[in-house]
This record gives sequence, structure tokens and C-alpha cells, in this order.
Amino acid sequence: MSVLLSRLLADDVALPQGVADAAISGLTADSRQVKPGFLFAALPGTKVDGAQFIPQAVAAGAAAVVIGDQTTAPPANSILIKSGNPHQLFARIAARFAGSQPDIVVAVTGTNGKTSVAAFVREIWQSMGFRAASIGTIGIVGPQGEEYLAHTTPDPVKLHHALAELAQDHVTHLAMEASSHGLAQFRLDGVRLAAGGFTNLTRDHLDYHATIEDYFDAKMRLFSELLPQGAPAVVNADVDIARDVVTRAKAHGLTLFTVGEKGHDLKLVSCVRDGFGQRLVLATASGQHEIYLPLVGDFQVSNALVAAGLVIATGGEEALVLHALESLKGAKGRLDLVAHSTKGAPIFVDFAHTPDALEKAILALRPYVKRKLAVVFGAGGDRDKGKRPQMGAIAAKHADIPYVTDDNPRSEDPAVIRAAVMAACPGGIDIGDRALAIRTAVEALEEGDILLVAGKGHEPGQTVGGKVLPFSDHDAVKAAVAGQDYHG
Ligand SMILES: CC(=O)N[C@H]1[C@@H](OP(=O)(O)OP(=O)(O)OC[C@H]2O[C@@H](n3ccc(=O)[nH]c3=O)[C@H](O)[C@@H]2O)O[C@H](CO)[C@@H](O)[C@@H]1O[C@H](C)C(=O)N[C@@H](C)C(=O)N[C@H](CCC(=O)O)C(=O)O
Ligand SMILES: Nc1ncnc2c1ncn2[C@@H]1O[C@H](COP(=O)(O)OP(=O)(O)OP(=O)(O)O)[C@@H](O)[C@H]1O
Ligand SMILES: N[C@H](CCC[C@H](N)C(=O)O)C(=O)O
Ligand SMILES: [Mg+2]
Repeated sequence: MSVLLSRLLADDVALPQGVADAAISGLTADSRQVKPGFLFAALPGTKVDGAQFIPQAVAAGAAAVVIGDQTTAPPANSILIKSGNPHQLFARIAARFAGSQPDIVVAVTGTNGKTSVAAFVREIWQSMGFRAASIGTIGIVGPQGEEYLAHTTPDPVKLHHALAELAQDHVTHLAMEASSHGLAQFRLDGVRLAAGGFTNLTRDHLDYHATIEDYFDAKMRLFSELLPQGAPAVVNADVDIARDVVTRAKAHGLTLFTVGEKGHDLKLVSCVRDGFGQRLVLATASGQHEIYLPLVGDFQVSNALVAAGLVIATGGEEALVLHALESLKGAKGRLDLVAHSTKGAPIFVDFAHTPDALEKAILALRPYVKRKLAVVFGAGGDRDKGKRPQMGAIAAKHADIPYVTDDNPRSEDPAVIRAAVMAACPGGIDIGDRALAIRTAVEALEEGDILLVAGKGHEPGQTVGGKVLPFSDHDAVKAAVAGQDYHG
């Protein structure tokens, strides 16, 4: 398949006619992927400037090269397209190259809860009879099954290829996660969005964003730049920063839809625990509604309301949406009750890998604990180091038995990461080998205890050095309960 360069650039860049008639056979921002007739985007990155690979891209047959207008590009035997924002231009080109997108695409941002909200939105739409999918940390989940992805928000080429495939498969409704990296790197700038959601903002990714304000600004691009005027902004009103989100959304002419105890459009009137579920009373313009939410944790109520808000605000019938909440399953590895120990203690697997998430996950389980609450957790390598002592302190404060273990050490020395966590976690038990930590914790469980295994959730591997070794918390827990060794 080839597309005329003029079609890919639309009104973004004007080129002389003969030049604009070039046929482009593919796109990439990686010189190593260039094939004859491709457009290569030479993008400045966090490690290198893609412009240095222009000679290789041209030698591989690049027909056109997108570069920043401040970049001094080497003389190239191909069409040079200069842009003040090459990342954004590339995202738009990727959208035009791929062609179709599902009719209704909503995006959710926030530090925690994005995957859960995207999964809930997909589930609600499915139960209303729509052909729906979601894209995010757990991959592409749709009618054709699941495909794991490397990123929460994929790069524009991968993203638009996925959107076009879903549209061709007659998927009309899509919920996607907008990560702060994805927003900062303009990965979603070609997506036609119908609505945006916001969950919360707490500490994460301060290795990448210089300050928490920069991190917030990146997230706010969804509201202040990506959504078209008048589109709904669904905001969890129960977090302090919601005020700022509302201000930005209003300034951009979005239609506010607030949810939660302080919400206006979908208000949480009351919430009472009922086994591993919760009975909610919700208020909307049409009156009060009693709902059973089959999920553990206050934060899942908040996520479910953002999800319901996104569906209602994009035209979903309120009664059907609220009814659908009663059968939500949620995303794999989010406070997932995976097994019971031989003494009957429930064991949960969760994806908490930020201080706030760890605190929320532990506190969500506390009401069910009759004796002791144990937590197995760690902190990721090559990621925000400031999270480590904070997570250690939270486990020490809120859990009875904290086990500190490895969670994707990546290029770092795992013992150094654990030491940083342990320094703030008096009483913590340091067991680097994650399978052994889980087995030790499981074997120590008594009746009335609960174990939370946090940090990896759905992840299928442990990243050590440059290698991803097969590892699943779900399987490690099941093996430990069966008294078997687990090696991934
Ligand atoms: C920090 C970060 O987000 N980096 C992403 C970014 O890379 P970069 O632009 O910094 O790349 P770079 O290595 O400096 O290279 C610059 C350019 O030169 C190009 N290049 C490089 C080498 C070469 O030989 N030829 C060549 O053309 C590269 O393709 C790139 O376009 O763009 C790349 C292409 O899209 C991503 O693969 C890469 O993700 C890295 C691997 C990553 O780990 N990202 C994580 C942190 C991430 O994005 N996470 C978020 C949030 C997760 C969450 O929800 O918590 C996500 O959405 O997944
Ligand atoms: N609304 C929330 N508030 C606080 N913590 C939450 C909330 N929702 C989920 N969590 C916690 O955060 C973890 C991750 O949740 P989820 O995967 O839905 O978030 P995410 O925003 O997609 O995360 P990531 O950016 O890592 O993909 C959960 O396992 C849980 O511990
Ligand atoms: N998208 C997140 C996932 C972190 C998962 C956790 N297991 C860790 O490795 O810290 C990141 O790449 O920072
Ligand atoms: Mg996610």
C-alpha cells in the first residue's frame, strides 16, 4: 500500500507539487526499520537525536524525512520536511496513513486507575451490545482476543495500525489509556477523541518529568490540546487536583462531567462493603440508584464512576450503563483474588507500583483482615528512585509483615533498589528472589491473614538486565499454595 505524501501532510506542511506527489509505502521513526519508499521521522529523543540516523535511513531507501525545523540536517537524497513539532506531525501522518479509527474513542489519564477504567469502559460497552475494545498496559483487548504491547500508549505507527485493524474488524467503541509519556511525546495526537477521563495525580515517573507540575502538564494535554471543543471531560472530583483539571477543561471549552462523592453528574451518595463487593447509592439527574459493584477497594468505585461517566457522556443510556456496573470484572491483576492458602487466607495480586497505589491497595484489604496483613512488593529499576523509600514507609506503616523483593530491576543492581526500600521499612523482610518471597509469605499465612502481592499485576515477566525472564505473580502464588517450586 502507498499513500501520496500530499495526503499524509494535508494542511500541515505545504510542499511543491512534484515533490508532494511522492508515494510513501510505510512510516517509521527508527532508521533500522526503514524500507524503500518509507517516510522516516528523525525525532529528538531522551537518549539520542534521530537526526543523526538520517544517512542510514536514506541509504535504506527513505523517500521522505521529517525533521525539527531547528535541526541542521545532513544533505539528503530524499525529501526533507521541516516541522516546528516533528513528533506531532509524525503522529498526524501516522493517523492519515492508517486511515480508519473506531467511531468513538475515549482516552483516560491519571497516575493510577487508567487500565482499570479502560477495561471497565470496554466491559460496559460490550454489555450494552457494542463491539468494543481497549488499548493500554494490558495490551489490545478486543473481540479477536488479546495482544500484549510494549507500551501503555503505543507509538503512533503501532497505535494507528491497531486503530485501523480494530475499525476494519467493525469495532465501533474503543477506550484507551493516555500515559504521561504518551502525551508528552505526542503519541496520541492523531487520534480522533470523543471524550477524556481523569482519575488522579500522585507521585510517579519523576525520572522522566522534571517536576510534578511538568508531569501534570503532560497529562493535561489531553484536555487542553487533544480533545475537540465541546467534548466531555469526565473528572474524578474527589481528588484535590480535580479543581485544576476542571479549570483547564473549562478554559478549553470542554463539557464537564464530574463523578464521585464531590461529583455533580454521577454522585456517590454512599458505599457499603458487602463481601468482596460493595453496595453503592448513586445520584444522577434522574434520581437515586442502588448498585452492587462486584469489586474490592474504594478506588475501584472511583474508577467505575469515571468509566460509567465516559460511557454516559458519549451517549450511553444511563440505566444500561449503571446496570452494567453490576457485572464488571476489571483488568487482570488489579486486586485480583488469585487463591486461598491452605489455611484459608485470601491472596490478592495487584499492580500497585506507586506509593499512592500501594497505600490504597493495602488499605482496601485492611477491613477484611482478622489477624495479619502481609505484603510482598518491590520497586522498579530505572524508574523514579524517589518512590522507593516512600513505598517502604507505606508498607511499614500499613502492613503487618512487609516482604521486600525484586520488581523489574532492569539495568540496576537489585540489592541496591531493595536497600533503598528497606531503609524506610523497619521490620521488612528482604528476599530478592520474587518466587521465594512469595512462597515464604504464603507459607507463613495463618487463618485470618491476607496476603497482597503487589507491583506486577498482569505482567508476564521479570526484567533483569536487558532480559525479560518469564514470571507471573499469579502462577507463583498458585505454585506456592500447592507447595511447589516456581521458576517462571
Ligand atoms: C523515555 C521514553 O518514553 N522513551 C520512548 C521514546 O524513546 P526516545 O524518543 O527517548 O528514543 P531515543 O532512544 O532517544 O531515540 C530517539 C529517536 O532515534 C531513533 N533511533 C534510535 C537509534 C537508531 O539506531 N535509529 C533511530 O532512528 C529512535 O527510534 C527514536 O525515534 O520513544 C520510543 C519510540 O516510541 C519508545 O520506545 C521509548 O520508550 C522507552 C523504551 C520506554 O521504556 N518508555 C516507557 C517509560 C514508557 O513510555 N512508559 C509509558 C508509561 C507507562 C505507565 O503507564 O506507567 C507508556 O506509555 O508505556
Ligand atoms: N483510582 C485509583 N486511585 C489510587 N490507586 C489506584 C486507583 N486505581 C487503581 N489503583 C492502584 O493502582 C494500580 C494500578 O492500577 P491501573 O493499572 O488501573 O492503573 P494505571 O493508571 O493504568 O497504571 P499504569 O500507569 O502503571 O499503567 C492498581 O493495581 C491499584 O493498586
Ligand atoms: N508502566 C510502568 C509499569 C511499572 C511496573 C512495575 N512492575 C515496575 O517495573 O516498576 C513503568 O514502566 O514504569
Ligand atoms: Mg495502565
